[in-house]
Amino acid sequence: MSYKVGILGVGAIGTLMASLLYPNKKLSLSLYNRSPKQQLSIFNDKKEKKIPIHVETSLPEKRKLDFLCICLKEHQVKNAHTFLAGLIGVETKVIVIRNGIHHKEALLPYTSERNIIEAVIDCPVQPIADGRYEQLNKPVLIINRTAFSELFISLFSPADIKINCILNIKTIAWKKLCESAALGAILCLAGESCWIFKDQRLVNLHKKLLQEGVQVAIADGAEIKEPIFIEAIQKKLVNYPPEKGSSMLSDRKRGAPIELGAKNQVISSLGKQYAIETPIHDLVCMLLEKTNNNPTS
Ligand SMILES: NC(=O)C1=CN([C@@H]2O[C@H](COP(=O)(O)OP(=O)(O)OC[C@H]3O[C@@H](n4cnc5c(N)ncnc54)[C@H](OP(=O)(O)O)[C@@H]3O)[C@@H](O)[C@H]2O)C=CC1
Ligand SMILES: CC(C)(CO)C(=O)C(=O)O
Repeated sequence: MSYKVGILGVGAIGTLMASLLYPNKKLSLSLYNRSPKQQLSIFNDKKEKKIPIHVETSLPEKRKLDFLCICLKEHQVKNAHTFLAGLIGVETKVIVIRNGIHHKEALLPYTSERNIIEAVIDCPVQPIADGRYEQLNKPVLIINRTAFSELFISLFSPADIKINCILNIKTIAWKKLCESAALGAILCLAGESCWIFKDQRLVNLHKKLLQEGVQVAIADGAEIKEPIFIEAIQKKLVNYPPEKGSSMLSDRKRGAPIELGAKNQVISSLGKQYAIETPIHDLVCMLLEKTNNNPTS
């Protein structure tokens, strides 16, 4: 059986997914993106993997896909209507990979809940040039269990990616949100990569941001053991290579909208709903909202 698999959003994570699926000759892979790509490749372990597939930027007619992997940021989904309507058929299984929570909601106008897999990925990927990316780790993808999650997992080589299938992704999504919102905010505001965490004051600030996030996550029903989680994330932080960035920093550097709504803003606004103070996330939002809405750019 040959599956038709599409990737919508061929940026950092979309390119990573394409590099993992492209070697599987039992599937036919199509790539869809807002802007054209002249080239597509990803560096890992000092090797450059090229993905010689044309990236489609329009959809003249509907396609019947078996799987669609959506690798868009939350705020990008609303402008992707033509792709979503044209690529998601009644039988299409949809995998949504992004940071943040509530992955399914924006997709419900296009398909039923049982056809959606929510997914969180742990694998820093950063741009080197247009269409060329660098992958820093072996990816770990965590997906929620559905009737078709094993079939989805079988599309990948276990040597290239670890995929964990779990019953409820809520806690994992919250943990990843706390992590990416804390790291992303600091790097984005400083405009610098992880070398800045040589300064203990910034490690302390990172801890405070994590603590605020975790308090809100717990109030929202996530099951997180705060001290153990914070210690693990901070250990990861101080071991990052100095040149490691974050997707929020990458967006800031190229003048693209920063993924604030799905990250620091959701922590701030749910904090208010649960009467939990989040002063540092509030400050981050106040500043980065201006970056996102700069009338002179
Ligand atoms: N990068 C990382 O290290 C990690 C990222 N994540 C998360 O993964 C998600 C995706 O992030 P990332 O891959 O970094 O983001 P990118 O900005 O690198 O990629 C998004 C891609 O989507 C495309 N796109 C945007 N709008 C549309 C549209 N309307 N129709 C079609 N294509 C569109 C963009 O096209 P264009 O070329 O026009 O901009 C871009 O290629 C985010 O939630 C992020 O937080 C999670 C873990 C690590
Ligand atoms: C956790 C982090 C910061 C890893 O790169 C991330 O998910 C992102 O860049 O969005």
